[in-house]
Amino acid sequence: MDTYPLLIHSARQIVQVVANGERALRGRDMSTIAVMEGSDTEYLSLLVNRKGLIEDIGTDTEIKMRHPDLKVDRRIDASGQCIIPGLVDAHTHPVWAGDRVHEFAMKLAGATYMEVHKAGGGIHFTVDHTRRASEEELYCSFKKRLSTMIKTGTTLVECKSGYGLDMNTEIKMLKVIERARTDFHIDISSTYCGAHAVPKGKTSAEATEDVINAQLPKIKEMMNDGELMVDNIDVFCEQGVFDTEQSRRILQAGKEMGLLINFHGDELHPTRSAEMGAELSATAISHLEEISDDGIAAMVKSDSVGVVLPTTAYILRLNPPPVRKMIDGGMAVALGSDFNPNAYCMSMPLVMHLACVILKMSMPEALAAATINSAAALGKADMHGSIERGKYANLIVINATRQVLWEHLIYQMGCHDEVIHYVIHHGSVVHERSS
Ligand SMILES: N=CN[C@@H](CCC(=O)O)C(=O)O
Ligand SMILES: [Zn+2]
Repeated sequence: MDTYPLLIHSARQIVQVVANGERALRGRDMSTIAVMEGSDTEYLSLLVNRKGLIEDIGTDTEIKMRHPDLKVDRRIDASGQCIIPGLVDAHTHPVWAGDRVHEFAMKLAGATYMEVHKAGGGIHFTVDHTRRASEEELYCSFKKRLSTMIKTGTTLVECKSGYGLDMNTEIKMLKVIERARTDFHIDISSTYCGAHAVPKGKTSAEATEDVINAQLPKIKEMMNDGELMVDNIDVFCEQGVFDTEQSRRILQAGKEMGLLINFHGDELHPTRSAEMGAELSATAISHLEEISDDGIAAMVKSDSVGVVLPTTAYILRLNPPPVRKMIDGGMAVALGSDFNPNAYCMSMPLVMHLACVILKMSMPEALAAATINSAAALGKADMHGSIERGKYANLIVINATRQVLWEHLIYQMGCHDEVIHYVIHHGSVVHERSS
């Protein structure tokens, strides 16, 4: 007889998000998510197998019938509660030293992001501190941040380097990310972002050559030797940082190494990043506050996912990305927290809330964007982002006392530990609300 590590039973609702193996929800399909509803007489169960995968989903009766004499190590009674997929944060900068509280005050007083950056602050400030920090110091603060993310329901997170801008520090950051990938109860997609800013003392042309001819070959060597696993290539394609042609060359070089293209584009100025990324078949492009209509059409055609970051527009008081146009045009839109020393937010429930209010997304769109579509932005929608048989059992059990259940996670602005009862990673409980 088979035994199983976990059964969640008696749930009122299972929000699958997608139920038929869809790898993303595009355009208007984002507003139709798959939800299994229990009734007053019949509740729902989810069974996890020893590989940490979802073995079965159904009504309590169906699961009992399909698995007679069921033996499980742990049963969670989810009476009146709801199960949703673990959240996927598609864009973060979580490895750094030196916060930037002082710059928040400058920005509140009217300084723009680029004014702070050009005055040697912003990314440069963080680079100075990160270069000086030891790998151990970076790992310690990174672990704390990951724990916070887990508590707010994130089970897969994209993590960028990019506060080194030189070979040694970029590799130090990637090693820190690599350590957490093996030591920590969260799935990680690792991104090399050595072209996050032009390092002091170099021109953007020199920095481009350094990334293409020195840093990327070294990273490739380390990947071949099994010392690093890197998934994505990123660049900050922006006026005064890396121009569109330099960005194209960097992304192309990364793609030739097998990395997925996933970069910052069309954020502060329209640079035709979206058009360029679509030509390279980018898996995803982030920000897009200044995307053009042609850029939207090109990304729809190339199936590139648009990762929007409501915290950026919020904190920098930017025009938000034209998400309604993007969705109505047929794009798959995903969400990320953009956690970094500029936008200090690790909570995807809050990001979904901001996406609804600031970006005018509906709650189903926001949930799709923070699950299946953000998994698609990382090329991981085969195993993440929905509750379907055979996918990782990365789940959140939500406890809301009223009739409307999953929406509480988005409706509530902060204090999400009241709503999040359990966070489950590969079938193991990694966070349980203290009662
Ligand atoms: N725009 C570029 N990168 C980050 C900000 C990084 C920083 O300011 O430290 C972003 O995505 O918002
Ligand atoms: Zn970013």
